[in-house]
Amino acid sequence: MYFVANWKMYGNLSSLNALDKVIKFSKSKEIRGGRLIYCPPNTLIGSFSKKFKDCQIGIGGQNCHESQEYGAHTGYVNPRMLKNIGAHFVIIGHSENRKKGENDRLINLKIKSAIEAKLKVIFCIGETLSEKRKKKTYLVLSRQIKIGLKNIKNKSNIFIAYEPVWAIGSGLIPKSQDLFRIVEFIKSKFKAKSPKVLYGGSVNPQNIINLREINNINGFLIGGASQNAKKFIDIVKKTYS
Ligand SMILES: O=C[C@H](O)COP(=O)(O)O
Repeated sequence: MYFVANWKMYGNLSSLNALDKVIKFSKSKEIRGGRLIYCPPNTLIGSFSKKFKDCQIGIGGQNCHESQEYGAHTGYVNPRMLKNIGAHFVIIGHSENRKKGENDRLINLKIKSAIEAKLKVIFCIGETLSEKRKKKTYLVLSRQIKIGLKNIKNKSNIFIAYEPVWAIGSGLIPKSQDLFRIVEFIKSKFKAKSPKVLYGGSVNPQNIINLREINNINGFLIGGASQNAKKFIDIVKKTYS
């Protein structure tokens, strides 16, 4: 199981101290089969990389530019720059960026570029509340997958993170039965080997008890709760207890 901590626009150098607990946990037997990945803001990727140098914790960026090259793109970093500073993963297509205008075609270019730079991609998809109410969830997910992964033959480095927009930061999670069906649906979209599918949206140490029962989920993309080392560790422990 994968446990991806998306710190969003939180954290500074003093946040590194709390990671000692997580490093210790990652080296203990309690980690069981858990694979931990931290996606801090770009300002902290280099420091995380140094901090995690002797352990198995992965590091990722939260977004990247679609170009492989250096260029006049104020405020952006390309996938090679992420790779160069120590990232192994990158989140692409997060709804917080889709809301700001990233569309499926741009997301497709970013994914291609990240794969070319040999990063693993955590590709986020999910419906809004209004799409859910109009019963368009499956339609939206199909479109996001179809365009987002267009002309990408080798999908072995792609994880899908299903994040219903209405569940992010709201304390709400989908009904177990719905979530199981949606994950099956996502996996069915892939002819050859299906990708790992993560769930994201208000995952916390309480609701993980229900989420862990959904046996087609391969891990979790965790926002708010991941900023607290104890909560993050608790989520992993409870997944296996
Ligand atoms: O990337 C993480 C998701 O947006 C979930 O965030 P959340 O756990 O704070 O709801």
